[in-house]
Amino acid sequence: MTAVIETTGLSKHYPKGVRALDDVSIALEPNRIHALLGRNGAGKTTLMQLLTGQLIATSGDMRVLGGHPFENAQVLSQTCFIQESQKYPDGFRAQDVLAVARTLHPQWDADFERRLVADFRLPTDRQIKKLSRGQLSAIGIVVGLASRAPVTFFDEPYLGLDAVARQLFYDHLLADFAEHPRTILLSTHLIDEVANLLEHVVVIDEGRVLIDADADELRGRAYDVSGRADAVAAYVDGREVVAQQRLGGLANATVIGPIDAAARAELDAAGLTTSPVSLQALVVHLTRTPELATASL
Ligand SMILES: Nc1ncnc2c1ncn2[C@@H]1O[C@H](COP(=O)(O)OP(=O)(O)OP(=O)(O)O)[C@@H](O)[C@H]1O
Repeated sequence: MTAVIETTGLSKHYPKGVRALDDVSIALEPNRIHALLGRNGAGKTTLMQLLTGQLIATSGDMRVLGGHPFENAQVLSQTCFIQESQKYPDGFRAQDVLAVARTLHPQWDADFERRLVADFRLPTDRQIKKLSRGQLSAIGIVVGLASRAPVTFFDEPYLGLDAVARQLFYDHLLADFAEHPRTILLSTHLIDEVANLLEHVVVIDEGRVLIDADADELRGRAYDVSGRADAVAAYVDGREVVAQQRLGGLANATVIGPIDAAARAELDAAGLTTSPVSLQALVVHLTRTPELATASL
C-alpha cells in the first residue's frame, strides 16, 4: 500500500550539536491510527512540524499525500495539525476559531462540530484567554475531529483535559474513524489510555527511530511471567529479561520474545502463568534498553 506520510533520512539539526531529528525514515499507511511516542525532547513535535510545513528540514526528504508539505496549499488543505500550546489572536473566542477552521478544512462537518462542542461543554462565546487549560485543549480536539482532514496530527492534544473528557475524545475518535477512515498521527505520553486505538507505533528517542512496528506485533514482542520465585528464576535463566519484581516467595518478570510452543510447555510444567505486557510498559522497557528494541525485530 502506498504510504500517505513518508520520510527519508529526515533530519532537523540546530546549532550547538542539537539533533532534534536525526535520519528518520518512516512510511505510514493511509487510514490507520498511528502513534508517535517517545520521551520528552525525543523529537515528536519537530517531526510533526516538519510534516506540516512549519519547519524546514536540515536534510532528507518527506512526502505527505504525495507532495512536499512546505507552502503546498494542496497538501496543507488536506491536513490538520493540533498542537499542544496553540496560540490564538487576542480577543478570539472559541467560536471564532471554529469559524476560521471551517473555512480551512473542506471536509469539515458542522453537525459533528456541534455535537463535540456540546459534549465537551465548550463555552464558545467566552474569550479564549478566559478559558481553562482543559477547555483550551477541547478547542483543538473539536477542530481536529470535526475537520475530518485526511491526515490529522494530534500533538499531545489533551493537556489539562480531565479523565471524562479524554475518554470522550477517544470514543469520538474511534467512532468517527470507523465511519470516516483517515490517517491519524497521535503523539501522547498516556500510552495505555490510547493503546486500544492504536494500529501502528513509531517510537523515537533522541531524534532517531527506535521502534517502527504494528501495535499487535509490538505487543507480541514480550510477555509477563509470574509465579513462584524459584520457578520464575529458573525460567528466565538464559532469556532476555527487561524487568523483574519479587514479593516474598513470588516473582514477576517481563521476558522479551514470542511465546513459542516449547516456552509454553516449559511454563505449564513449572506452574507459571503468563499475561500480555502493557504497551506502555513495553515502550518504557524498550526505550530504557534500546539494544533490545532493535534486537527483537
Ligand atoms: N528552536 C530550537 N533550537 C534548539 N533546539 C531545539 C529547538 N526546537 C527544539 N529543540 C530541541 O529539539 C529536541 C526535540 O524537541 P521536540 O519538541 O521535538 O521534542 P518532543 O518529543 O515533542 O518532546 P515533548 O514530549 O517534551 O513535547 C529537544 O531536545 C529540544 O530541546
